[in-house]
Amino acid sequence: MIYTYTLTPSLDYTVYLPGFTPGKLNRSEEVYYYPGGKGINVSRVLKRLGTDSTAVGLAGGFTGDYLEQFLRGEGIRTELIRTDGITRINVKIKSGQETELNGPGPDITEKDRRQLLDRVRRMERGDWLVLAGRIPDSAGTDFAVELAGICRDIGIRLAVDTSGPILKELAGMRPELMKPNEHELGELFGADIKSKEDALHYARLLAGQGVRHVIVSMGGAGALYVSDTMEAEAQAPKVDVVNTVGAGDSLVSGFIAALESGKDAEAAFRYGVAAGSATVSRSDLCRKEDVDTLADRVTITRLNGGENR
Ligand SMILES: Nc1ncnc2c1ncn2[C@@H]1O[C@H](COP(=O)(O)OP(=O)(O)OP(=O)(O)O)[C@@H](O)[C@H]1O
Ligand SMILES: O=P(O)(O)OC[C@@]1(O)O[C@H](CO)[C@@H](O)[C@@H]1O
Repeated sequence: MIYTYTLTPSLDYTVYLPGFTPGKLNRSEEVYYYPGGKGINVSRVLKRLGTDSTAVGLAGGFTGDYLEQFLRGEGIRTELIRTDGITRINVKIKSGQETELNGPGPDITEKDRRQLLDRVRRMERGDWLVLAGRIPDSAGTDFAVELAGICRDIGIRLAVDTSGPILKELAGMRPELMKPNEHELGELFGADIKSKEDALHYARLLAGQGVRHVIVSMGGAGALYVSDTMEAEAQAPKVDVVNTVGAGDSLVSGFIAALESGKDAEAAFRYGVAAGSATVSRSDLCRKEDVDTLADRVTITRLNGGENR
């Protein structure tokens, strides 16, 4: 079973307008209300790719109700703990440039924390747990580390797609997969990543710490993959960019869905990159038919002359 863990879900209010002027009234004729939060996006994309998952997380208020109903309407199992506060609304403004206004996550109580960790204790060896999105301060600094420790003890495959200082600690806990973008990778090592070579250097360091699959996403430039046995670069296919929100989540979903269907790491990497690019070309997340088509247009180059490290 695949579980996605989203401590900071959102309702993504996405607004398209020809131009956006701060300090003025800006009117839009095209708006969307999508469930959001990184783990929620992973569950939605997995479903589209034919892979079931359970979305675990926190939801509250009218936005939390909307989120839960939307996910259930798409056939996604949910285990959302109700919070007193309402689920945040993240505003995504598309006006040539992309501007995002992300609200704070919920206040996590000691009871929520216990429930979230107890749920992990009931998972089984071989399950996936995708910990994605911001981890709010209210979860406590040791929450993610405790969660990763339970995963390690049980043999749950932990996938990490979060940001901030906690990334460093999680990297040391041998997760199955980490998918930082270049910026998050730089943050993790306190480095300024300026080139693909820099990104590769730090991706190798991450893999060296015991992360089984390291994927560094680089927006329109594609992604890098590093593990003990393979290093590769993927060139993303050229697509019309409509909305990049959820591109990284789609990459994670495509990679896991492909591995779960028995594909090898290279094929899974290709499928993940295709899913990311397919999402970019739509206002909502990707569709399976587009991912399947784009997968043939992703160019994979083995690094190190194709030799294993
Ligand atoms: N402009 C683009 N053209 C084609 N593909 C893209 C573009 N931007 C992103 N992608 C695809 O999506 C993947 C993930 O993108 P990106 O590196 O922007 O993730 P991210 O920063 O984690 O995004 P988010 O946090 O919004 O989910 C890329 O590796 C690539 O395959
Ligand atoms: O504030 P966080 O948790 O870092 O990011 C949340 C978010 O921007 O990420 C998703 C796209 O990846 C969106 O659905 C959501 O609004």
